[in-house]
Amino acid sequence: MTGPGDLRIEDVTITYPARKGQVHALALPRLHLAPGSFTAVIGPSGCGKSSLLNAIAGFVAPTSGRILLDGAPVTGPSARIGVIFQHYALFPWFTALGNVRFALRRFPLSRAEEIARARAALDEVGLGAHARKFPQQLSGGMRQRVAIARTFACAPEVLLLDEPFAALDAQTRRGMQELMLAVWARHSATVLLVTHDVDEALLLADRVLLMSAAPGRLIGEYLLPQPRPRRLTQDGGALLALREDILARLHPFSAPLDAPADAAPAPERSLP
Ligand SMILES: Nc1ncnc2c1ncn2[C@@H]1O[C@H](COP(=O)(O)OP(=O)(O)OP(=O)(O)O)[C@@H](O)[C@H]1O
Repeated sequence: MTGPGDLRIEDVTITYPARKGQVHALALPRLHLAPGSFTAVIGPSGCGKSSLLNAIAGFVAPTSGRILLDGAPVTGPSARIGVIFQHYALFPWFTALGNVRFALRRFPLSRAEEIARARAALDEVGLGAHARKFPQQLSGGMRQRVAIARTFACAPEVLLLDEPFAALDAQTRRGMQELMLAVWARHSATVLLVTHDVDEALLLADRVLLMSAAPGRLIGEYLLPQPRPRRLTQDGGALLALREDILARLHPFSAPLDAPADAAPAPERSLP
């Protein structure tokens, strides 16, 4: 299936210059994200997860290889690819509404259309009553909801989430995860989530990928057919067993389970 939101990574490496030589951050032979799929990536700190997201977003050019969105190479940032970071990066001098409107300026909308679309996006994340507040008047969870509204208002085909809820307390994070799923279900973007939180990956994604230490490459893949919303304790503890398996494989001293980087991708592993 191709487009909209069909993302392919082909032989991508990312190498940064360093004081002494180079840092080999990523080595990804092949990855396909099907339109409307929700994939989570977990890996040790420094394994290249953010580098992967930055390359897909067009912020960083791969050192080699290519990234294709609906068959066309990604050559720079575009409204078709939305990004939500841990830090909301809202403009403090704009209200919540102003922040969403600012993101919409790249589209040929009339002022009335822009305001209507921004308001609808804020309503969708439950912030309609707070549209006139400035970021410093909002809680961390509310700011992240503005960031979600701002991103979905632009109707991206691909949504990249880089630890989006890591700065939030556990209770707020759970609410935000549910909100994210609800909004995503209505917009059906292709999602790639980077997280350190194995539980978050298991609750949200329909596929979880494990990355090795840098240069990051795929060392495992789990398919999650369970309907959402999920609880880790459902299905007789299958998700909990999966969590143990993932944590064991992420352990720095566990043996690599995959094929070499230049061979075919690791076989898919489904839940029993
Ligand atoms: N702009 C840069 N210049 C030089 N080295 C970089 C740059 N960005 C990342 N790196 C290095 O590349 C490697 C991968 O970094 P990256 O941020 O992609 O990893 P990560 O898996 O997202 O890490 P974390 O989980 O800690 O956020 C690290 O060794 C990092 O120091």
